[in-house]
Amino acid sequence: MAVGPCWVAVRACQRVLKRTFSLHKAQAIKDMENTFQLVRNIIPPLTTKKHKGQDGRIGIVGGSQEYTGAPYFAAISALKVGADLSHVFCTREAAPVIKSYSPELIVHPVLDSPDAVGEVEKWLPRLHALVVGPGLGRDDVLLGNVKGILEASKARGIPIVIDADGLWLITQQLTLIQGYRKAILTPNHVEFSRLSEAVLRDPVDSGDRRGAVLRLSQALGNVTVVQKGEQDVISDGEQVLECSQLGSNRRCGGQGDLLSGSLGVLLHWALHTGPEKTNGFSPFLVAAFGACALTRQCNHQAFQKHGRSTTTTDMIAEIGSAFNRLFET
Ligand SMILES: NC(=O)C1=CN([C@@H]2O[C@H](COP(=O)(O)OP(=O)(O)OC[C@H]3O[C@@H](n4cnc5c(N)ncnc54)[C@H](O)[C@@H]3O)[C@@H](O)[C@H]2O)[C@@H](O)CC1
Ligand SMILES: Nc1ncnc2c1ncn2[C@@H]1O[C@H](COP(=O)(O)OP(=O)(O)OP(=O)(O)O)[C@@H](O)[C@H]1O
Ligand SMILES: [Mg+2]
Repeated sequence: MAVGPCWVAVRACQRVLKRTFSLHKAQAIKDMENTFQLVRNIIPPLTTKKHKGQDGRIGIVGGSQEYTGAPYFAAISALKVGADLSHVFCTREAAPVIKSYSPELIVHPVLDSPDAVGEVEKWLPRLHALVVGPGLGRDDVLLGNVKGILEASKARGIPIVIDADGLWLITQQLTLIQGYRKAILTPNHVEFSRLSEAVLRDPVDSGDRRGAVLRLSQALGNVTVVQKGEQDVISDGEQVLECSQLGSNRRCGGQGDLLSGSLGVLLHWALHTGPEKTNGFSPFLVAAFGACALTRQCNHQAFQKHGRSTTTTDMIAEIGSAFNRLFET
């Protein structure tokens, strides 16, 4: 069959597009490999010279009448990634429930006490990083207390991961986080849209996820943003990274809590090791990439074993081997 000039031109275009696409894909894979090496560089060695606490004392702020699972998932994930101590600051009612899930967690029933800010502030000098929001709920009194805790933590320069209802709080009061570069925000699809619309006063351009995350980070004064989804998109307002580590199609609740708890530890490690270990690359991006890759790998491994019945508890059981597979070489 004769092939017309128009069809030849279409074919040529297709070849160029295919090559460009392959180049982009190859570049994305190369970026992922390089970033994996940076994550490996921040992992502290296990030696006989260390004392308890040195590899991370992480605080989770969350746990309320409705939600006890989320803060537990975040806190136990921090321990399983390699933190030495994991604290949960929750409401009085939630505390015995969370304690009963695990004897490994230190649980403070203070979040709804009259001096909640003072009670948490006492512990801040001993904490390396805070994760604010898993299972916090949206009660105004609790959110008011958490506002005070955020302010006290910022005054001390503590690195903060903000997730779930912590994102709800900052969406209502953007000045709480504006310009605080030691924060990482981990919104899911809906949390991202809410936050982005509040900050940029425009609907999100869903066709350009990288641009949307970059713009949000820039508008917040270079606070690092991790938009979770089919690919996780991460930006510090200067660079954009993507994590497309193979996970699965199982989307049970709690996977984001595993991510935010893991991120608390990795963030402490990344900041502690110093810029020479991350080749001058943002420690916030390295930590965020590490937590995303780890969560997705846990999801992949758990799904191989449990299929549709996979739950976050199954994923948490995979943290040790997923971590070894990705980062211990
Ligand atoms: N076992 C537990 O205690 C759990 C408690 N959780 C807590 O539940 C509270 C509310 O969190 P939510 O995440 O439900 O937040 P929201 O209450 O803002 O709800 C977000 C909604 O968006 C939906 N959604 C998520 N991703 C989407 C996507 N890609 N496209 C369209 N819709 C999407 C979800 O199904 C959810 O209904 C938080 O405190 C959170 O930490 C969750 O972490 C899940 C586990
Ligand atoms: N469509 C998807 N394909 C693959 N992985 C995904 C997909 N959506 C989310 N993930 C992964 O699942 C993890 C949690 O993201 P998710 O959007 O479920 O968070 P979340 O809604 O905050 O979870 P949680 O139920 O803990 O609140 C992230 O590591 C993300 O990469
Ligand atoms: Mg969540």
